[in-house]
Amino acid sequence: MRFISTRGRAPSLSFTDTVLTGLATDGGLYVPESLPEFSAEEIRAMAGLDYRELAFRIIQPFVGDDLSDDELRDILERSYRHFRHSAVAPLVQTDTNEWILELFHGPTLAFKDFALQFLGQLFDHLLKKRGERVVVMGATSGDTGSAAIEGCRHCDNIDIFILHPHNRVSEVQRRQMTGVLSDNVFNIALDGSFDDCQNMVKASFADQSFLPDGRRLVAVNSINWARIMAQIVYYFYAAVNLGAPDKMVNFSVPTGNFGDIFAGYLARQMGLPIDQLVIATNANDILHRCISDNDHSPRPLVHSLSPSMDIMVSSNFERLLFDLYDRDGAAVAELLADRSAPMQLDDRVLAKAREVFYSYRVDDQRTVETIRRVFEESEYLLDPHTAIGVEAARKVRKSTEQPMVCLSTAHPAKFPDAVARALPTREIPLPAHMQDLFQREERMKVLPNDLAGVQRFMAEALG
Ligand SMILES: Cc1ncc(COP(=O)(O)O)c(C=O)c1O
Ligand SMILES: N[C@@H](CCOP(=O)(O)O)C(=O)O
Repeated sequence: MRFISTRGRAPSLSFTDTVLTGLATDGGLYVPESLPEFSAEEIRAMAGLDYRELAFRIIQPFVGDDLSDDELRDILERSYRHFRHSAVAPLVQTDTNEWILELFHGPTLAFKDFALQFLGQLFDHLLKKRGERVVVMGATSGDTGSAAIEGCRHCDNIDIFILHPHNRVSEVQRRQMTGVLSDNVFNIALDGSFDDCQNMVKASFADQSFLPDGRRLVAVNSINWARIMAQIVYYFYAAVNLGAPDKMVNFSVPTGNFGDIFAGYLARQMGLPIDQLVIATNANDILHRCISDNDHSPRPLVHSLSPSMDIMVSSNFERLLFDLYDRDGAAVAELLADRSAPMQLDDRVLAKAREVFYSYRVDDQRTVETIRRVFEESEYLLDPHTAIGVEAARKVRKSTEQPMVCLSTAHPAKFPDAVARALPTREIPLPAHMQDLFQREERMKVLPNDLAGVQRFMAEALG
């Protein structure tokens, strides 16, 4: 399979080259030239499959001949062996046809592990094969960073640099990153927002001349196609276990960079019968405003109780626009020429988006109320991001006849302060493998919001 840029002017790439790159040379994001589609019969046959086998069936068509079946199976086996639940992504019922898809049983307690455990194994395999050493550079609002570090720390051919907004991630999230003291891991706490971190990463991919010895950058953020691809799997997994393809299924997704919900959109394009995809936002509601009022105008960032979603520039919205604008790269390039400017979608495009996307905004107060209410109703403890998805689902779902799956993107133990506001007396223990988290020595470099300074630090570290 070949992969093409959403801006239409970069050369197409193989699967391997797409994985080992970041942005396309024209500034766009890579997407597959065409999507594999599964028939109702094929989807029906997925019910009851082990998670790894299902992942193999979904991912193999994208990989094509770049990996043998045995190689891909081995990578998938290694990717999911450190998940603490035998189902990998278990479903828990919390109300009439309301289900929580628990995506936090991986090593760093967030949904990012699904793709980043896989990506780490994939990098290791491909780089060893090529005999190449690369520099991974990523931006995080809290969860991608630790999952990427956990996925890559054992890769001999990788040095990894993660930028996070200084003092804007939870203490658990920060320690999960800065407590890793491996020689190939570098944490940068940037005096800025996640959007600043992400801009720096994108600017560094565009001009990599600051790297020594002809080294090159590889992406771990969801600009990397493999991230999205691995996340498609759990939509199929949940849906077939709830009756698809013979039943329609709906998903509510706490949304920031639009990667997770975009994977759901692709699952639908690949044949999964999904009626509603709910974009659940916190007060940083640019995507909700876009879907509800055609108002995609950036506003100052608000620091919320769901910090991982404190994002104004959602990278993967570009991939959706490419599809909605009939894969017209020039139209996308024109629309996104200035991401800080307000954007309006054509009426036709907005109508197409609204066929499947619904949206809702949940502020901090409502987030806290939802954590409390759901706990009182069902003794189920939500993290603040998941609470936003649950509340949004309850507000916009069309009926309780069809299952509504709320993606639980993080374990509540990552956000004890937010949970304590809802349930002050409730203790949330960290899992056994993280019991010593608060005793671990930390290492990070605090840097001003200045691209040249960050690149200088990286070049010196790579020495
Ligand atoms: C816990 C959590 N929930 C939701 C999101 C939003 O996911 P996405 O950025 O893929 O929209 C993130 C970060 O991205 C996250 O870390
Ligand atoms: N919420 C994310 C932000 C980065 O998103 P990504 O999916 O593009 O890596 C985080 O936790 O870092």
